[in-house]
Amino acid sequence: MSEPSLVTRDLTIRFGGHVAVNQVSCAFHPGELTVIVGPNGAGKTTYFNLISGQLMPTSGSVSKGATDITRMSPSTRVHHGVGRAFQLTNLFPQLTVLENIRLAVQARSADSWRIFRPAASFTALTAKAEYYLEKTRLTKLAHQLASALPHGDQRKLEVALLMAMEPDIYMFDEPTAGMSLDHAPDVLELIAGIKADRSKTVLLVEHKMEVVRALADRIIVLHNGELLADGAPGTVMASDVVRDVYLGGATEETA
Ligand SMILES: Nc1ncnc2c1ncn2[C@@H]1O[C@H](COP(=O)(O)OP(=O)(O)OP(=O)(O)O)[C@@H](O)[C@H]1O
Repeated sequence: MSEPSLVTRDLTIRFGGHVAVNQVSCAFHPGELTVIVGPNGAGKTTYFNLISGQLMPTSGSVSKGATDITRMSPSTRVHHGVGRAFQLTNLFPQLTVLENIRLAVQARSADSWRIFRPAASFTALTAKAEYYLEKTRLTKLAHQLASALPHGDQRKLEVALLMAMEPDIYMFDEPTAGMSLDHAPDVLELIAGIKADRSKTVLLVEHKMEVVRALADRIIVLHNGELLADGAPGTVMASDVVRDVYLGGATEETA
């Protein structure tokens, strides 16, 4: 197997007396889509926040390739190739779809702080933004305000923004949440397309078992902040410990 692109070592965070993520050590590889599952309050979002930099750990580390990113801010991590899709928070509602994507392209480009740029460079940014519009099949909506898009298209735009930032590590938190059934396959197809690029590593927090089944190469199970299981989807979901602790008699679709 290839070298890991992302590693957490003994990653731990305490909130007062509560250990929300407890010594989680895990390595993620390019070309692999890992789904993080677990019951409510298991620590999935907190683990994500520690990887993307919204939270700093009490102890342990996060490395992107050979670089220790444990204490870096979220935006610095983006420059190191760790990108996370956020529901709505990354969108500029009063800008068009194209303008939103162009900003994401610009944020990733080295000279994002230059205000006065030559027209040629603006054209290049637009061309790149148009490429991601097409890739995410949003071209028809290019000149619509982000705020005017239906929820499903906004979620697609979030995926487009993430792709435009060209990360090596893609992080998605329930990417089809709140989405109607006719839009969900579009977003899942986009994520499957990212996963097909064998240089990318994809992490997904997900509750819906049909999404897990459709996309997972590997599942890790968190429970009470600890890594309970890690492996191929069939093996993990069939293991007694996971069935007892995670599924715990819940219906398959809502587990
Ligand atoms: N900022 C915080 N301060 C105090 N406790 C927190 C904080 N953030 C999370 N927690 C606690 O840490 C635990 C893990 O929460 P987390 O949101 O990571 O779980 P989760 O697995 O993502 O749950 P869900 O599936 O419901 O989103 C919970 O007990 C939660 O109450």
